[in-house]
Amino acid sequence: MESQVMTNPEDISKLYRELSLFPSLTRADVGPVITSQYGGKYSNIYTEWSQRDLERNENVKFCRQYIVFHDDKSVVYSGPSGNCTEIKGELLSKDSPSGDMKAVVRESNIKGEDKQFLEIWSKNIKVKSINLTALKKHGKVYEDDQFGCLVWSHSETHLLYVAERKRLKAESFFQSVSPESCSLADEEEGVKMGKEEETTKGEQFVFYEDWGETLVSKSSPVLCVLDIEGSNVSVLEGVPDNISPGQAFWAPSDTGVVFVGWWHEPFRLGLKYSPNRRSSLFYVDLTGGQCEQLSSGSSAVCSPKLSPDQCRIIYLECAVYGPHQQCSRLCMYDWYTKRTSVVVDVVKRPREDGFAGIYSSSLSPLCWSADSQRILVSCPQGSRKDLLLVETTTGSVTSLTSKSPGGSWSLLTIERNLMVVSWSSPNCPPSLRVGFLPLCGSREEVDWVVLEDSQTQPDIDWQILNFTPPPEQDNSQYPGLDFDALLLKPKDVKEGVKLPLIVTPHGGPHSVIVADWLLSSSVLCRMGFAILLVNYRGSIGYGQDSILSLPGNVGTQDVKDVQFAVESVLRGGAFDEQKVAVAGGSHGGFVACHLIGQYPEFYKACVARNPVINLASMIGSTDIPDWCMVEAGYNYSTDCLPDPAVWEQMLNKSPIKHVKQVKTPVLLTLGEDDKRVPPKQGIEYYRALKALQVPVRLLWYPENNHSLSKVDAESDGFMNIALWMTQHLSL
Ligand SMILES: CSCC[C@H](NC=O)C(=O)N[C@@H](CO)C(=O)O
Repeated sequence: MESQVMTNPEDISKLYRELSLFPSLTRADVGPVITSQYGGKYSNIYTEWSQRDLERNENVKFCRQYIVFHDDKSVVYSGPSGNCTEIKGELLSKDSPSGDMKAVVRESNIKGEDKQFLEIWSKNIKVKSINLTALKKHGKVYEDDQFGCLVWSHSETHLLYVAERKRLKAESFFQSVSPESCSLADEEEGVKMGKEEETTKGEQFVFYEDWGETLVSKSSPVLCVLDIEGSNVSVLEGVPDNISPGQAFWAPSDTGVVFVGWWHEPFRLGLKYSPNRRSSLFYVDLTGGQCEQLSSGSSAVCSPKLSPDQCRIIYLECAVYGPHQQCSRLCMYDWYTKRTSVVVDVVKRPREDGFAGIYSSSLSPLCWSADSQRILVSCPQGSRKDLLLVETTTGSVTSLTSKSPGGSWSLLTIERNLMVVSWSSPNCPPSLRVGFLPLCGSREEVDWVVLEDSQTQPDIDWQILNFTPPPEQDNSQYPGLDFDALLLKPKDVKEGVKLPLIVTPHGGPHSVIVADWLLSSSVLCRMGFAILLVNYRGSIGYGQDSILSLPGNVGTQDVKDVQFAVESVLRGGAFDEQKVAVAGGSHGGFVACHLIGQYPEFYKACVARNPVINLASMIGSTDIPDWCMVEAGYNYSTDCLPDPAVWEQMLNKSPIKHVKQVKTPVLLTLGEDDKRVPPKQGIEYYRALKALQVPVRLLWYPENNHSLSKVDAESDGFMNIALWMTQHLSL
């Protein structure tokens, strides 16, 4: 049969290079309203973008500003103001509320040593540059999304951030004190600060727990405050010893600090993609150091945001343990009455109007309407990502985007009702749009204005397909659930050509593939493949019942849903059933390896990135052991001991159980530093396949973790995947 797939490595890398140029939006800030000399009102919009630089082998961050003239209800005129500028060395940055100043936490390498500085900029002057490393009040500043923050006090006199607790310098018992042992730089700093550094003996090899995948050097966060005038940093006291603070902000009138505190006893569990860790909102008073718990303490909370009138805090809440990502509750704490209300509760099944619940672990940095009555949330609703408007007094939810073109809408910020969003779809890279929030109670549609357009890929066709599992595969505990898949295919297919198909189950398993710009899928599609991305039952965005239907049924329900979707699509006749491949990462790799074990004749090639191969062997080494038990159908507690019956079930539900049936050639891509699914999982599969003489190739990426997202690993991984597919599908 004729094929129209690109197979030449030169052509494939050229295409990858071309499509990897499209940047993604990572942040936007709206500046203050300025009135021009002609009376027109405008605001500057600052945006940050990220782009792969294949030559330099790194993701580069750059900014671009736009000017938006408006009349508080609609955009009158807009356009870019100036060109892009690359941002280097900035770990965190934030404009002051008035817009008069800017704070930056910068990392700079001085004479071979990394130093961190806190800078204050005003007009065109860097007015302060405080060497935080030399101050030695704390360890490294946290720049991550989990704990990190940089927040101006309402008075603009203080800055709040999170850093690692100071550790005494550990020395050997046999360290002899010699002047050479002290670096010149240390000495200079010590002299400047007028003190010698305190040391401790016997602590050099003490193990410090960390917060797992992507948070490896983060163990004991502390809240830090800079008094700008006095250039004085203090570490806040009063946070309980068994709590790790993060996501902090200033309380109304700057009387103290509100933060999320995670319990870290008896030990820390991985936090990345795991908003189900016991945590609470806290308030620590600046004067007395008294700490008050503001939420129940029996749930998991995240992303608190103070209303513009400083009266209420909105935040997300879900259950502790259980599925890692679930349908969240949107809660509100009233600062003055001290009462908490549930604004939007967990949604079990999608409602008639299409609302399927809130699935998010981070609200955008600003998410309140100007009147402090409404909240904007962008989150998956099935295979779309929509912008939802929530009335806090009634809990009513309306979608601002469900009638707009399908795709993915992500809120970057909202300030004085001016929304800044990123929109993309599988055939359109991210574009930047702005629009005013309709007035309270109005049914008006948002008039979106494009500030930065992007290049639609006319050769890519995509659609969302819906599937109802056959009766024998219905879940008796959660009956009547259906699921979706996203199908991408080349627009122009020559007469008589049947397309090869790559099936992709997502990871999680409680995550989802929404219709946004996906680099590798778009390159594969432009090469001539069709790609089927399946949101099997258990995915988020379809109601809490769908999520709860999967634990205990992994390896069967997810696997059968994917197979059902593939077979249904093949029945349409447009695809070549002799040229079907499967590719997935993490839990998606688990599903992929199950598929080639349970349907040994069906798939002609398989790719698995950091796959879960054996739940029983993984529980002792992953940063999220609770995941293994929960997905195998058991409750987790930190004091549970190994139980042979549980281990047997974990083994029975794992892909390794079916390995003897496998015939499909497998490409494994593993990250040496993966804490989530340690690479030994992939090695376990590799050895089994080798012993069975099944073709297997293993790519090992040093300095990479679970996502394999460093630019060289990602691009090398992509090329190897593409060539593995063309080779084993005989294209
Ligand atoms: C013990 S690893 C569990 C699988 C992992 N879940 C959460 O981290 C996973 O599938 N991760 C997805 C992202 O959700 C991935 O694609 O890496």
